[in-house]
Amino acid sequence: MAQYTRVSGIVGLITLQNPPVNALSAAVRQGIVDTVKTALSDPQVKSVVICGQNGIFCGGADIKEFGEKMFGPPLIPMMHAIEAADKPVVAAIEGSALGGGLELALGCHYRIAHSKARLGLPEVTLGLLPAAGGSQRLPRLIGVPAALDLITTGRHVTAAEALQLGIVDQVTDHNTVDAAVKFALTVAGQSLDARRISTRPCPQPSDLDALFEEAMQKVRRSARGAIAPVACVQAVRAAATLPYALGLEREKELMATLFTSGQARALQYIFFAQRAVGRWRMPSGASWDTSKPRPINKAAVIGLGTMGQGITVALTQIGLSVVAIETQEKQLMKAKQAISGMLERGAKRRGVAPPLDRVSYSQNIQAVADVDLVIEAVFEDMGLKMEVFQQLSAVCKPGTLLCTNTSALDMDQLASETPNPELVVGMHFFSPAHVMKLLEVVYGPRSSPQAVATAMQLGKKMGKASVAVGNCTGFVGNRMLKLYTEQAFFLLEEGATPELVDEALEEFGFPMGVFRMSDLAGLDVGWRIRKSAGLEEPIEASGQSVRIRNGCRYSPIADLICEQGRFGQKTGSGWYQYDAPGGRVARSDPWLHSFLAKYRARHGLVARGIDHQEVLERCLYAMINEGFRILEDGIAAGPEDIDVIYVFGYGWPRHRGGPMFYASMVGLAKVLERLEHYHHAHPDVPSLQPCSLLKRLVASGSPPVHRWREVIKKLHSQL
Ligand SMILES: CCCCCC/C=C/CC(=O)SCCNC(=O)CCNC(=O)[C@H](O)C(C)(C)COP(=O)(O)OP(=O)(O)OC[C@H]1O[C@@H](n2cnc3c(N)ncnc32)[C@H](O)[C@@H]1OP(=O)(O)O
Repeated sequence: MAQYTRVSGIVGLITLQNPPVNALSAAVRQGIVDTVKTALSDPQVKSVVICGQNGIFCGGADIKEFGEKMFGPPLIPMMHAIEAADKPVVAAIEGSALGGGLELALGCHYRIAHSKARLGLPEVTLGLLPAAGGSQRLPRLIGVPAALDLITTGRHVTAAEALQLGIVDQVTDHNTVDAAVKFALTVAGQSLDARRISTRPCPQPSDLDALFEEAMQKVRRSARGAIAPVACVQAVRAAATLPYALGLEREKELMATLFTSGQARALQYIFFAQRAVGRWRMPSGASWDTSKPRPINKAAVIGLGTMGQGITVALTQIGLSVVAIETQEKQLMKAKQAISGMLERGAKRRGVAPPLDRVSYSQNIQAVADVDLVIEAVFEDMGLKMEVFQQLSAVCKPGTLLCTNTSALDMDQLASETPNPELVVGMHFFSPAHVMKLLEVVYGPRSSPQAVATAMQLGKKMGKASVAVGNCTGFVGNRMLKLYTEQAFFLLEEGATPELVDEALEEFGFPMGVFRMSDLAGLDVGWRIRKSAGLEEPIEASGQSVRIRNGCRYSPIADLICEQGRFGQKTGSGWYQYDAPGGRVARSDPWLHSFLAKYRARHGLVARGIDHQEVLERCLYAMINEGFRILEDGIAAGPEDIDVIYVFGYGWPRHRGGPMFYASMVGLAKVLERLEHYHHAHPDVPSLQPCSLLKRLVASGSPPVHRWREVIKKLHSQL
């Protein structure tokens, strides 16, 4: 829908009306076509302004329409009609002008933006390219290098940057529509020849081939296997080398392959999943819309290791006063320096003053007495954490929320240490905590909806994809990761090498395979957790085969590697070797290969050929199977929660939509069949036994992922 009015006597004002973001639905496109016609045929009107209602210009094409048959006027002829108009058309940009929204503005003759507006062509993040002429107009307007950057990354620019790049003609701090109307009055009657971007030649960079080759390599490196960034480079190349009409044809051709691709479906699914997880619901029925968060002005972080430091920075950067507590003086000094450095670098990037004075440091836990929320980030040891929680209960003012940053321990046990367990939730950050985009908010049976709402709101303010999950060992992310890693160890026993496993996973799209990632994170962390769970015992002590624990197959390979002092990059060797401790470049290690050969010989294992497909099926399907168990147990409310956790916290390739979406794309029947096959071959590996929810989904015809919740609900109601 679009509303038409006449203002200042001679300016036709068109207002896009489609809350919440004025997306270009069929009705809006029809509204634009009709109102532009009205304005151009009205002899009183000398110029036109297009704006959006409710402070937002336009969030682009209506993504919800993508899966359906397209109705209404197409975008390209609509843009051409605007550009060809013989009266100046001015875009008044408030809020956002994104995707088709910016393309609409590029079809106009002038663009005026509010200083707080953001502009961009984020189509690539949805598996698409700017196919309403945007890939052809933007390079003509701002040059090839800048257009390549914006189109291949999808990044949003501020109004100030847009002005500097030449995307907008004027920036205002005042009412944008008033400024645009005033501007429209001044340009009425002027020649528009130079203002029609499609008629301009594209500026020619000096070494076109080298520029595009470099751009192509960059996109192939940064999003391995993703097809949209490659198509974006090809479309901009068309703008630089072909006349506009032919470039537009190329844009259309490239878009046609992207539009129906599985990658576009996956990326659009993740767009909506990211928003859906904000609408959390606990098994009790409490939910986001009925639970009001508590205001948090002052917070404390206990324990200033790497995690505690990152959390302190993240909280400070959203404007909170933070009390940072570390009992060890030497560590406190080290942390203070690290936190100040991170705040200074962050502030420099944003062009603001570093908020150093918002952090106060103390060695004394009494300093938390007046805070609204505490995040405990001490060493991952239940005894220590219990002690801290007891102390916090004695010191904090009534009503203070107590959060633990444990990555796997039982947060409900910690809640039991306090007189008010309803005030306890888990806030599982990912390292580095001020950078990583995921937060698991873990609720126990006694956590209050208000505590969950507060942690979720805090996560959102910190710019994190925050997902509310139930309490269990490893929560969602690490519970699934354990089975992925376990399969990788089994594959080594059966004949694979770390290189083969990593290659398969990296080809799939993970930025790092499981072994390279483990070397980076440090092998000692998992070793310590396994030891505390009693799984890593010497053979003599257990009196049974070292490869069987609790009646199930167990691989001690990682423990044996740790016993050699090989903790990964930090010690200069792990699954790979490095030039020196702290080295980053992983090299194949003959010692490791010989160790594997000796290990297999000792245990009577015969190495067999393993291909990439088996690596993927074993590692990914075991993890997906656990995802179904998590849904069955009610630990995650829906597949979107799991997928957002994996995409934002575990490097799952975004263009594959997360593990549960991936399973639906592969076909649930196929996943079930392969799990049955592998479980038959490895009956002592329970994680390969297909879980009942997967079987039930297959039995009910493998419904699409957005319908799984209905099946889960039915399953729960029958339990
Ligand atoms: C074969 C040829 C076909 C040609 C097709 C032409 C193609 C054109 C390409 C495009 O334009 S693709 C779309 C490009 N636009 C975007 O990617 C922008 C996406 N939106 C955002 O980034 C943000 O929503 C925002 C606009 C910056 C606003 O952010 P804010 O935090 O304020 O709100 P949200 O919670 O994100 O969104 C609110 C609500 O609106 C829904 N929504 C947002 N954008 C769209 C959209 N473009 N289409 C449909 N719906 C949209 C969003 O899903 C939220 O609703 P929900 O119910 O909570 O999910």
